[in-house]
Amino acid sequence: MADNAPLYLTDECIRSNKLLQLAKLIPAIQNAMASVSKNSDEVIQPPRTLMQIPSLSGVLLSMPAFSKNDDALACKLVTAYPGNADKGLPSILGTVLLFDPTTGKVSAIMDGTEITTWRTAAASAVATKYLHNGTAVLAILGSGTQAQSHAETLDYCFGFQQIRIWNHRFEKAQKLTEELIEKGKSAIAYQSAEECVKNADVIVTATFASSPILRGKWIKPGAHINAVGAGINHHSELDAELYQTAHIYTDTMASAKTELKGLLDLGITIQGEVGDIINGTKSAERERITVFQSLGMAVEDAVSAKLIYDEYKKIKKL
Ligand SMILES: NC(=O)C1=CN([C@@H]2O[C@H](COP(=O)(O)OP(=O)(O)OC[C@H]3O[C@@H](n4cnc5c(N)ncnc54)[C@H](OP(=O)(O)O)[C@@H]3O)[C@@H](O)[C@H]2O)C=CC1
Ligand SMILES: O=C([O-])C1=[NH+]CCC1
Repeated sequence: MADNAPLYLTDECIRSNKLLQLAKLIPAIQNAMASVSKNSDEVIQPPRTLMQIPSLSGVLLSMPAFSKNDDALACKLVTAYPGNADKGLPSILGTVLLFDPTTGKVSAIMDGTEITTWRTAAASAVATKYLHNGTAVLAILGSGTQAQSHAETLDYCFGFQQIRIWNHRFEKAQKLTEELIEKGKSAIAYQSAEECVKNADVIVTATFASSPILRGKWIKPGAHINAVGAGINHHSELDAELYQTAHIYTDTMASAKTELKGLLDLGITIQGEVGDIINGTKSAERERITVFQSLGMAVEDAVSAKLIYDEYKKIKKL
């Protein structure tokens, strides 16, 4: 490899060298979420392009961002193909280009699946920190990549007494539950989504469901929900009653205007961005049901890629 060639970092390299650690990732994501909600030039993040490919049931997103504080300029190209599991591939596949912000030269090309997996869970952890009203029971609907990263990240942050897992195919819920138990967590698999979320303090929905899997009437007052999945759209997993009763926050209102148009058209109010709460410009009512409607932000990918790059250079003494 020529000295000035970009680094190429695969998901396996990121995993095996532990280049993305929650202890550094979560504060970086919190800062990025806060910066997005300041009226400043700290973050430049145009609304992403989201290209549906209906004939192949796939989506391609293009996500550029710059974070001045992190000196991170990057662009992620990411696809979502729900049918990939049958082909032995992750549903979410991505590539991140990290640039030298002063010259625009590419400094690294990275697989984007690890980044997407962990930065999404980190954003939910930050939202949970600012919106939750109890951390005894975590209920997760879904048992795929995001379900697993959310179980580990939220438990790392809050130390739940119990982690409950439901999936539309029970055997997959059992499999994730066994993996969590092997890692020393107190996990239980549920056959019924309603039973799984009963009296839960924090709930995660992380599926490709295109119709509601979580109903408002099942949830206790004050519960906090991280709604992560994007089936037909980003608000398919929760029923209208839940959206109507909850206080809803998102990561970026700029994207919400288009990506959550279906909710806004129903007259549902989005209170603001999680960054507004971090910055103290809005205050959360934790005794209400709260929803973090996660869309995913390019700046989260940019700061994650910069963390990975810096860590790699440190351990390889580059
Ligand atoms: N907000 C954000 O920033 C991000 C959001 N996402 C979204 O999160 C969701 C999960 O992604 P990921 O974990 O990587 O995907 P996986 O394919 O790893 O997991 C998908 C999960 O959804 C379940 N599922 C699939 N179809 C349905 C259905 N019709 N009804 C109920 N459950 C279903 C699967 O169950 P089974 O395997 O048994 O079929 C599995 O548990 C996706 O919608 C994805 O687009 C992903 C990354 C970032
Ligand atoms: O932000 C992201 O990377 C994604 N959101 C939905 C699928 C991938």
